[in-house]
Amino acid sequence: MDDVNPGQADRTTGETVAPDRTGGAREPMVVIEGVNKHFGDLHVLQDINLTVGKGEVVVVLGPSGSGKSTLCRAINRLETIESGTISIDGKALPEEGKALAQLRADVGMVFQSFNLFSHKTIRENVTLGPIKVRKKSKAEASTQADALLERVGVSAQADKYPAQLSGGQQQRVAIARSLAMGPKVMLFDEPTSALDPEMVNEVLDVMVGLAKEGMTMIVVTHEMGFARKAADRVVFMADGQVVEVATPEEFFTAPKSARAKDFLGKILTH
Ligand SMILES: Nc1ncnc2c1ncn2[C@@H]1O[C@H](COP(=O)(O)OP(=O)(O)OP(=O)(O)O)[C@@H](O)[C@H]1O
Repeated sequence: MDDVNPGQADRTTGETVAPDRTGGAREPMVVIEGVNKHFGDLHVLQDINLTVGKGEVVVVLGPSGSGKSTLCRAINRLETIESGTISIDGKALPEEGKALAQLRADVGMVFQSFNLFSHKTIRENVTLGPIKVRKKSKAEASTQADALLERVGVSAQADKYPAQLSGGQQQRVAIARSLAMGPKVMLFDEPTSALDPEMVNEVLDVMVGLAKEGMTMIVVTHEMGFARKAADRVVFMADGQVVEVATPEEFFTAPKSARAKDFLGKILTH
């Protein structure tokens, strides 16, 4: 039994979340308790417990098929769960309906595939949600979109269509689109995996900027440089379980579980 942290995110440190960068305590933002899910016979999420604090950046690492994406999608109710609870800023995730749409607006999600609306301009992609869900006026949403597009470095593309942009630019638009909803937490599910290598850093730089500004982030990625640089804590998953939770320094220099050692041995030697 090599699990350092079977199912309970805070047993290693005794803290439910990492302290903030001044050493202060954080309020919980995302609380995941006793979450289970199966796909047929596969127990893909096994009694997952994890608390992510406000402004905390948690990077989820683990071998392919360990349940990282499923966990991310469950936090946004894109996947149902069989048992357990997930709450965002003190509110339990509702099952469906208007309340779910509102709560989802608080949880931005950026996927591997950018999922932009192909027949809408870049600016329209960013204004749509704020107008429909946040009930902003068109003018207000447009001003905000232009500021966000500037922030992620694609303002010159505002009147173009997604297919006219590079993958890295499209992914930065996807981030701007999520930010336009004023999310309380951002989920990133392998946001750079579909990008050509030269575009990876332009997206990671935007994410590092967000982390520095205090956005609460849960990031599933294979980018170890990002994990080292930006994560407050690393959550290592294997076979549907949270196996280890540690600071990046602890995780990369002295992983405690055999499965994490094996994982790091495989990825860091290539
Ligand atoms: N909709 C589904 N139906 C059935 N099985 C699924 C479904 N989605 C995922 N799985 C299975 O659940 C397991 C966990 O998948 P998941 O995508 O969460 O893993 P992951 O850790 O994110 O992997 P990767 O790093 O390869 O993206 C895998 O074995 C996968 O094949």
